[in-house]
Amino acid sequence: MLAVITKPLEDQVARLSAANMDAEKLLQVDPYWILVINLLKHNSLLLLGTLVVIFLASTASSAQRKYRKLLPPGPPGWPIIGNLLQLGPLPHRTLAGLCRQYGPLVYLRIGSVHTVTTDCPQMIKELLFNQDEVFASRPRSTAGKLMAYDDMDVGLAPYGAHWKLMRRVCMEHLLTTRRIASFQQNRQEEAQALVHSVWEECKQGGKVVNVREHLGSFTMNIVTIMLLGKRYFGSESMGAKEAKEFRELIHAAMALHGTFFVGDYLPFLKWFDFQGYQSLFKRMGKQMDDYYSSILEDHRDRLKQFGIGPDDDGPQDFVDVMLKISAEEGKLNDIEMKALMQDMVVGGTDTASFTMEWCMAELIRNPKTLQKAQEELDQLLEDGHTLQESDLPQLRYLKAAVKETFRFHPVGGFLIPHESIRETKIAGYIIPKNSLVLINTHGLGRNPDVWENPLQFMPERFMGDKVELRDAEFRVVPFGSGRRKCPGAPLGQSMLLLGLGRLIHAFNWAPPPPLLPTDINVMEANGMTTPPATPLKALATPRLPYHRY
Ligand code: HEM
Repeated sequence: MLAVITKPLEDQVARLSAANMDAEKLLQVDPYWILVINLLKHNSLLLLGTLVVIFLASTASSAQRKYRKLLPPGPPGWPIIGNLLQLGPLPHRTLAGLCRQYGPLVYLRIGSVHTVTTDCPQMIKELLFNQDEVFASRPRSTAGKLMAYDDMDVGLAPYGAHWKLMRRVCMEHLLTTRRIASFQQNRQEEAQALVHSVWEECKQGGKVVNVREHLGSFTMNIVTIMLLGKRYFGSESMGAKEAKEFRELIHAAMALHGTFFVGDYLPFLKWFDFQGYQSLFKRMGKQMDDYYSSILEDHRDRLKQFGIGPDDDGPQDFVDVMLKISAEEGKLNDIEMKALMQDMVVGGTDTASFTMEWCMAELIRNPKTLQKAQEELDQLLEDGHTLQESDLPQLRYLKAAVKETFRFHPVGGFLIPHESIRETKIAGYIIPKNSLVLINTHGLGRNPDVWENPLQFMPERFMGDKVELRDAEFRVVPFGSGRRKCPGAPLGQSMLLLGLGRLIHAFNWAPPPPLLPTDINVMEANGMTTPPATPLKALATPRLPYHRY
């Protein structure tokens, strides 16, 4: 009987083994079923133990039942595992559905972890503004432990002295307005390289190009020039193969950071690694560490040869700046420097390139919006000058299109998950200490109580007097808000508008024949950054005179 139930599931596990723990394939297998099969099939003692604990837990005390009534409403869960098996392959969609069913603030128990989620602007304001300090921490995770130096970075570090130090290094030394401005010329050159690389492919009169590839190189180069002092893709790169491998490693790491690793929610199962994730996390953590260690060594060698120049907030690369802080103030050790490098790469590349990819996908799906964006650019650049960062504030329609993209396809579907540092109350409900807080920006952007026609891409909805990418009413929160808000937001916005502006102005874009605009796939994949499920490919045709490329 058991074999009948588990046979289809065993086939999935066989696929997993055949995949030899390959990240892409691993992510196609529903992790919860792997857990269930392993519980059922491979360890009868564990099964027996689990059943006993489930029985004991189901006789929960009346005090516990009373406490449950003080928490926000939510779906009933199973003893021990709570709602773990109900999250589905795209948890942001499942949780948005629960908000429609139970109200703006929903409570779940994922394994042993108290979890609250919302897709409502008022609740988000309460979490990220009115009670920002209470929710300024991050949950610890096995992925963070094994792939992000035990959360020694800034993005995943729990709230406290270490996070404050790392955040200060970011804000006062790395991502300062002057330092970002000092790399403006490099961004300009990368935008030209982006246009040129697409043109090289389609100059003979139109060709289908892999938009994700081009955008990925654009953002990676901008970040690595600031961080390491050299572009990763192109003439100065370490080699096309190595560069591609590195970017794929980052993609896979971000996808894995967004999965629900069962051991984080049921700690007694951590030891068994049923899903095979831990060994994968370790292997990928080691591969990334090798890259960062060699970068650090290269910089140290160079500094030995040429010495540290004066830090005048000029175009010194970030690794040099960190080595200087480390030498002069003794504040940063090697692990912290490598963790910060990783944050800059992870924080600044996929987030921006996937947002651009989503925006391009929607513009191609909606040709009238693409035409409007092109007309705006044609008008601004009619004297023949090339788009500069100083032009960006005037691109009102393009900014509205980017804001609409943030609403409809936010790349941080749950921001980076937050955690409460103490018990508090919201809307009269108790939110326990150490609750996992999933701010559902994906659900927020499609919430029918907030938006008219939420499933239509309409930049016009944001064409007020002044088009601001941030939203004071917390209806669009692409960069989060409060203490943990994105420190790279100004840089991210420049990359988005410059890259998109250049691509839209330089080329006409259409779906690959014979597809129709509406055939462009706009389903997302799961992950900490949510990319389109299939990389965008589109027909590019040059629309400017030859010398502009
Ligand atoms: C379009 C581009 C970008 C988007 C959409 C984006 C989005 C986000 C989001 C949603 C968060 C989490 C906020 C929260 O949890 O409340 C975040 C945090 C962060 N971002 Fe960005 N980001 C972008 C660009 C960048 C860039 C260019 C960098 C640096 C080079 C960067 C570095 C970081 C860091 C270090 C954090 C962690 C902050 C902390 O936890 O204290 N981001 N970003």
